[in-house]
Amino acid sequence: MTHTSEIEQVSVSRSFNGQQKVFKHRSNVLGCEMNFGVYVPDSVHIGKRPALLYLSGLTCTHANFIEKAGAQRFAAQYGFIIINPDTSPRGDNVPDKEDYDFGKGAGFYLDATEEPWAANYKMYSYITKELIDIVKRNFPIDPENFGIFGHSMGGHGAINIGLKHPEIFKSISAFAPACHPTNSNWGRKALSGYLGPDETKWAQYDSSLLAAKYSGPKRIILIDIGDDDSFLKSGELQPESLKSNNHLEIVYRSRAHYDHSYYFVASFMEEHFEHHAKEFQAQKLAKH
Ligand SMILES: N[C@@H](CCC(=O)N[C@@H](CSC=O)C(=O)NCC(=O)O)C(=O)O
Repeated sequence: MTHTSEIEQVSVSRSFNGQQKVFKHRSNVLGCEMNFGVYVPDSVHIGKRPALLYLSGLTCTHANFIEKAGAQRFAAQYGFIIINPDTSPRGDNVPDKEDYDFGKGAGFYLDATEEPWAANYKMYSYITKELIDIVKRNFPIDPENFGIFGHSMGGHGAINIGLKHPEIFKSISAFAPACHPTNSNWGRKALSGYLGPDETKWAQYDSSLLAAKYSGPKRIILIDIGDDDSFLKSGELQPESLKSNNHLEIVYRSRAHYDHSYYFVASFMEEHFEHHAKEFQAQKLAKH
């Protein structure tokens, strides 16, 4: 497969029936160099493939998902391309804070408006405009079968972006997502720091508030959370605030004895592939 010169391959490793690759590129939106992972199943030889975009949680780079989630086996089996970006802008010129839940590794998939963050912390635009266009140009992605999923802060990003962009993402799921950031410690710290004190500006990045108003094409959102998840217990996730309506069905599975880690994510990865495949199939049948 050939790529445009806008991305440069950093590594490639054979994994199941496909290749796990890492690319780097210059992001104009973020003003820095970024890495992202792409799993390419061998079945790309038959033509365009369904794809999933995965958003990681706090402290992650592109590497955590690739190394710990165990997604390659299922991506090969289902013939899905998987794209997984980093969680924030990177590099020496990007401002940071010595906190695990703010700054580098904690971009919250929003567009910051406060200084000094506004120049680089534009993960929402990076994902929805720049990265999507880049991967569509460089990989044989079927745009009618493109889904989004994520973990924790990345689950917040996946639900938020998926609900705002049903024209791009046809299916949504999340592992232990932060569902109500306007009302949690992580969320209030990030939203006030990146967007300023006016709470009316925060609502655009709150999945529970967006879900309550959602009137787009029908979506079923699969959510898995372990009942031994320390962040569930400390109120960072608040899945009960994310409610179904006529356009949205929330399928919430509480998993006994699982925590917040990638051991939990990997345990239910196959079921998320199954969910996205079913959503793609249901939408195809609805069209005919
Ligand atoms: N205090 C911890 C918190 C970091 C952490 O648990 N990060 C999770 C995501 S939490 C929500 O977004 C994670 O995915 N970590 C990476 C991993 O590989 O497990 C700390 O600073 O370690």
